[in-house]
Amino acid sequence: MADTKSFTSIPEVDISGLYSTDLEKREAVARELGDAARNIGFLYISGHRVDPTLIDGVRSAARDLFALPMERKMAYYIGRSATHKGYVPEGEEVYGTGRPDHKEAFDIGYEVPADNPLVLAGTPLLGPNDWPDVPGFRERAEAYYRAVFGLGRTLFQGFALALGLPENTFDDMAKYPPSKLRMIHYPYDAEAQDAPGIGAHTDYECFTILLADAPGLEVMNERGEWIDAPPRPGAFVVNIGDMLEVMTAGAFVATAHRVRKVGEERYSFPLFYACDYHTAIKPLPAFAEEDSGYEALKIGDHMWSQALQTYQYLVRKVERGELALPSGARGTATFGRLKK
Ligand SMILES: O=C(O)CCC(=O)C(=O)O
Ligand SMILES: [Fe+2]
Repeated sequence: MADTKSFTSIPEVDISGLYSTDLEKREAVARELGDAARNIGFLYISGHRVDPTLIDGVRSAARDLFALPMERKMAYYIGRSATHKGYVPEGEEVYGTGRPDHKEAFDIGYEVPADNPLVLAGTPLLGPNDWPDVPGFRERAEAYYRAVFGLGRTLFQGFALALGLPENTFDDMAKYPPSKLRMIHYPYDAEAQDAPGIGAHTDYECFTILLADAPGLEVMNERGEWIDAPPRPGAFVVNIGDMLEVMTAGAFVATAHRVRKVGEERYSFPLFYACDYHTAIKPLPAFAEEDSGYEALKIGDHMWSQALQTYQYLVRKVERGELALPSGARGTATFGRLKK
């Protein structure tokens, strides 16, 4: 077989067959999903059922929000949030490269009510969102979130089939997950000196469903070359995250990607599909071996520890001893292609 890991383009999978009552049709899609997840870790999906009006809605909600004056955005500063949600100004996030990303963002969590036992127990990342006072923002953001999260559930059933597992394997694993929808705004800046939009990284969760409105996303192949993943009309970009790589003991791969220095203003909307906070990140029984090289770590602890090491307000809290890394925390960039 050809060395598909040195891919030079990203495949597109029409997932409409996943909605079929005919198992053979679902399996046919699953085979394509599996090929892409094993060999590339990235794919486009078309044939999904997310209503275009919801996509327009999330885009207009983001434009309304980012157009606000800085002091109004900073009223929702993530550093003031009890559960790590809200406005993320440029310079707040710094990955391993030490260079801040050239972007601002608004982080929306899975809406978990304040009286939920997980919230009452003080589980990091989980709780209600502090919705900005922008007309219709919450409605548009939540409608998009719900639709794309639902798509994630369907997609996960396809991945389960692709892995030779029962289709419902993952159905109950994401009831109140620390899954974020991020609205990201990369402002155009003619003065920007070689500043990447987002530095190279893998995503932490099971997989990511991304909507973007302009080119800039690049994906690293096995030879270390950067392959363009521009948006395609009607399609989402999907990529495998750290958690699913571990659950499959590396059968599916969390592939590194980045956003290059922007030549035009750009918006993007990744939804990170995670399992519930206390889900152990370890190979599923079907993939477990004596020596898989993966230590058990909870998905939430992994996500929280990564945030503690990359968001500057959290880095300072750790330095001051106000917060501590969860036990077993890994450094940044220790999964996927970057771990090599
Ligand atoms: O903006 C993009 O296209 C990708 C964003 C991304 O990789 C991330 O937020 O993890
Ligand atoms: Fe990413």
